[in-house]
Amino acid sequence: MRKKVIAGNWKMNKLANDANQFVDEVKSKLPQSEKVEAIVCAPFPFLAQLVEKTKDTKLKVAAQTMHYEESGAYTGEVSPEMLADLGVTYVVLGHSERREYYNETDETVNKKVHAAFKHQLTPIVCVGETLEQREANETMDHVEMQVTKALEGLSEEQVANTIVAYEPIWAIGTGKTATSEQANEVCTHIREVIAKLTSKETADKVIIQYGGSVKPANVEELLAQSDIDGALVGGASLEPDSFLQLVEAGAK
Ligand SMILES: O=C[C@H](O)COP(=O)(O)O
Repeated sequence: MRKKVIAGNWKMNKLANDANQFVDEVKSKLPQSEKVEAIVCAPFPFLAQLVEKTKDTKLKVAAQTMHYEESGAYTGEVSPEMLADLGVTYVVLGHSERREYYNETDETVNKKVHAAFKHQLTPIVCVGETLEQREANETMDHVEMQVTKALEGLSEEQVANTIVAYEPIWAIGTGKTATSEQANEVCTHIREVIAKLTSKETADKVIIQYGGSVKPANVEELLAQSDIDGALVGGASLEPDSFLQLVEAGAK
């Protein structure tokens, strides 16, 4: 039985004090169940303080991106080793906003996934189609290509430990959620693609999240689907109460 993974992606929001207050408020209220993992994906400046604050709690800390190189002349970038050295355990890779605004490509996502595993970081790899692609019936092919390229060259064990987040771009921050059936259909396809690349046994271990306007009101229905094992949540993860409700839904 796969556990549910609820990741709150704060994107470029909050200041240091807000981040601390958030953790202070949620840490004692998080469900202690092993059925759910709760993660906050925070901006780089807050990672060190959050790792420190979440020690001995169920809350895990993720970065929202990273470079794939070990070190070097990459002004403004953060390396996988820097994240691991801080105690960060997850990293979001290939988010559609990174692909759109910062030239992230399937190739760089693949390099980053390899770099993450090299430093014992668990990658949360985002894939998803635009509205145009959905309307042209290209969703399945597009997502298949993104997943295949992102996982290229990984061992079966690494694939099993990768989290894939399916985020239809048209549903991000728009209030338009994919219906739970639409979301599950694509998540099932992703699992089939992974099974083709590796084996059914490995594909059955992969956590596949849905993301795109997830909120307390729709999370239960999404998590009840056969191939949706969690959520990558933007807006509704910013307030402690709402984040806690999402995590509680994952513990049910
Ligand atoms: O990483 C999270 C996603 O981009 C979803 O954002 P949203 O929940 O605000 O739609």
